[in-house]
Amino acid sequence: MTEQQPVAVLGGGSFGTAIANLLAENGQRVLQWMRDPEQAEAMRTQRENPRYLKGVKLHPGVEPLNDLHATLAACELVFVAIPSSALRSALQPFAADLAGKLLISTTKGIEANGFKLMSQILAEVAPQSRIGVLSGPNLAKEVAEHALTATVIASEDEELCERVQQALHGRTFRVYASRDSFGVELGGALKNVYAIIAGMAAAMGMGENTKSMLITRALAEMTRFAVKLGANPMTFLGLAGVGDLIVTCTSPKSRNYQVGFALGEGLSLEDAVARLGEVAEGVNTLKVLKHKAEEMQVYMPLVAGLHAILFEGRTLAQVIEALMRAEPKTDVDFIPISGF
Ligand SMILES: NC(=O)C1=CN([C@@H]2O[C@H](COP(=O)(O)OP(=O)(O)OC[C@H]3O[C@@H](n4cnc5c(N)ncnc54)[C@H](OP(=O)(O)O)[C@@H]3O)[C@@H](O)[C@H]2O)C=CC1
Ligand SMILES: O=C(CO)COP(=O)(O)O
Repeated sequence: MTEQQPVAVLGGGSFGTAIANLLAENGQRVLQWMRDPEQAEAMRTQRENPRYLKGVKLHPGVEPLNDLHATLAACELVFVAIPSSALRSALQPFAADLAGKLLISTTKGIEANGFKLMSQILAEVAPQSRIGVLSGPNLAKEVAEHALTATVIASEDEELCERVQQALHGRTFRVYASRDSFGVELGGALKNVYAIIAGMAAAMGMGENTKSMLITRALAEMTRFAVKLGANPMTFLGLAGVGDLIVTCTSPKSRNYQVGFALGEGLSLEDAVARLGEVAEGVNTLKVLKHKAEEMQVYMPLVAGLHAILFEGRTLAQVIEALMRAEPKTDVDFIPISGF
């Protein structure tokens, strides 16, 4: 009998480790690549990820490595969990090794230069590869602790979706398929911005009505933007849209929410990010999104308001006043008002 090919996970952070464990629990041998040899050694000997996922045992089927060339040579199915700011520079030198692979991006961010999503960067770096996007309400710690969880694998490549479902679908993790990879990927990136706002609102002790208004208007805003870029609005009613928006805007386990909470407590952005010590993609996404919304002339008052507070010297009180006093609008964009 031939030995089963291992699966690769690129990234030594909390989500990479949670995905590596899930794959191993499903019987796969997993090569988890990380750039730091000391971290790989610590994980090999301690059998946990002490920096990013403390208290969660690393499955015996996960091999932490720091040789990316060897990792890619051994695997065809490759999950990518590297922050958006580093994904291109980390993988570009290994472009030749990525040819022919099935690359699954789990990274929820946008590259500033040209407003590129991670799957688009992967396609540029490795045009000979097959690409999918994994996104949904998937807090790493909860995935790792086996909270019942669902996610979406999105790609026009049906066989790739099936491969990912086979590899990841299990007792505590359901994997749904979608063909709208653009909408799924945009949903995962955009919701991080609103999680920062939700964290601020929580720190300021705002009411439940306010939290609900924020989440619902966030969904309206992100859907409006995505549709202008060509995504299917229905995708935003799914796990990678409203599902991920809810979890990230309501959970103190979300890093973006934590940054917002720290801001609401009065910390500067710099201090809030430093206190977190992990990636909060929403901060970069906010800058990129504000610029793109202006360029495309999409009305995004929450994005504009958060940007004004963080980067334009406006106070929270000024922004809240402006948002609440803005001219009345219709509720759901896609229902014509004359239809009532
Ligand atoms: N955590 C979560 O709940 C979820 C996260 N995601 C997404 O997954 C992505 C990764 O997040 P997550 O694992 O949580 O991040 P973490 O902050 O937990 O870890 C980041 C990891 O990326 C590594 N890294 C940073 N820069 C580079 C680089 N230049 N080359 C190689 N590796 C690098 C870090 O290594 P080092 O320690 O050496 O700096 C670290 O291992 C994000 O885009 C996030 O949105 C998606 C779903 C859930
Ligand atoms: O994307 C996530 C949950 O689905 C994780 O969100 P944070 O990056 O804010 O922790």
